Amino acid sequence: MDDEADLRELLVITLGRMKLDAQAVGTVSEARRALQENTFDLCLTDMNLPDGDGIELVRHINQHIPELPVAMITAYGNMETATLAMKEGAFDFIAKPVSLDRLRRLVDDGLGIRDKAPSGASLEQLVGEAPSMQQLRTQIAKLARSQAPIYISGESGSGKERVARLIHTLGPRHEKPFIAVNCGAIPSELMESEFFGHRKGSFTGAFEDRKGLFREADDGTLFLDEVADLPLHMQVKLLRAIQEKSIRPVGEAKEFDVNIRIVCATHKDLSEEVVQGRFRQDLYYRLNVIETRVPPLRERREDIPLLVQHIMTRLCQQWQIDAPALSREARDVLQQYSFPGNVRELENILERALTLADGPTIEVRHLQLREQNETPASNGSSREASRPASQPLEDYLQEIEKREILRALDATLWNRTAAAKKLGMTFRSLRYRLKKLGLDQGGDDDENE
Ligand SMILES: Nc1ncnc2c1ncn2[C@@H]1O[C@H](COP(=O)(O)OP(=O)(O)OP(=O)(O)O)[C@@H](O)[C@H]1O
Repeated sequence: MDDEADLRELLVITLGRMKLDAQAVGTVSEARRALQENTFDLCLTDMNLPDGDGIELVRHINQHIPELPVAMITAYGNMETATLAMKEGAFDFIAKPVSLDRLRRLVDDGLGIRDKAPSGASLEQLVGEAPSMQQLRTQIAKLARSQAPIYISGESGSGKERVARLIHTLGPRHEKPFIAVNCGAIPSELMESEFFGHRKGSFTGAFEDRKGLFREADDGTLFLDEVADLPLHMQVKLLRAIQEKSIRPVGEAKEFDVNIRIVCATHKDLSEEVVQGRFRQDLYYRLNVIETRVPPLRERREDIPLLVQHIMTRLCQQWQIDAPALSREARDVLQQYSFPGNVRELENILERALTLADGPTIEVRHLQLREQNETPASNGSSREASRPASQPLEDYLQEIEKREILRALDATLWNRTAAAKKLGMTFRSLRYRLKKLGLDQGGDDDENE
């Protein structure tokens, strides 16, 4: 549907070569009529039409034929229209002059939304029955069909990456790569080459050609985690790559087309970063076409028992052990806890508790919650300092030993030499204790004494 007869004709011929039947019309009202009379698999619309605009048509389709994928043809460089169309439900856009190669990809993507075999992924992988989580699942199902850039906000460990993966695996790109990159973890000077690749010899250390994350994610999804940490010079380059849908590797003269869907996330407040001048506003608008928020765990406490069960089952299967029960007090304490680290923290708590509890029951003391440790008991000593009457001294001491060793290992990222130092013992002595306590994971990775 286009106001320019030439472009319409070109589209019909190209689609015909792709063995697709196409019907072309020149106005919004003709389009509406055609949509009423026939069933289509895909709709392409221009923005400016004699009797209205393409956005109207996108809205109409989204409302009345939501299963029909629709894409917008935009004037070159007009990202506002493209963004608006996607906000209104278009699955993608294509800029004029229409490149035939891009058109083919767009049409393949659009038809794939209906035709691609399901991936077997399921929304149930996002555990949670709180109303906010149910809404999130409904939104994910919708977003999976679109190609629109998505910005996922939410606290650390709340499940942003899990949401991004689901959007990918439930969508038509699920057979293509999902590439996750933590923007805060790449040194600034290497970023351009990490993202866009480089030619061999283009700088010191570039010993061979490198494809770069954008081209690795071609036809798939690129997940930019901690996007607020992108340095400003990379923000400019990312903006360009999104607008042009093409990239140029470092030291390369050619541009390469890329067809990727961008999903990004950060635990920071991105709009605040814009206000503070640390994040470009134009890039913010491109990335944040659709925003979705993952709520922190303390805002959906009803999900804690479900998640505990889900995580315990997974861990016990992994470790091939019978799942211990949680004592009533342990459950209550978890239910009250604030979970600053969200679901990831819950996973860590349960994993540690499984290690600490030898018996069939996980008790409060095995949970080691931060708030508990920070609250000194009234007599001045911490809670963990009193031995439950029913527990033999030997077991109690072993538990403390285990706990302290695990703490030191955690703090040193499991560098056993450093942990031994922290604990004031020799490496050999630590190794002996790890064996004795069943914490030995094999391999003398950091020292050969
Ligand atoms: N609703 C959920 N159901 C099951 N597992 C979950 C859920 N939410 C999060 N998880 C698990 O919790 C852990 C943390 O989730 P994820 O990595 O997605 O969080 P994140 O918000 O991306 O964290 P960060 O901000 O640190 O990157 C992962 O192991 C993930 O699988």
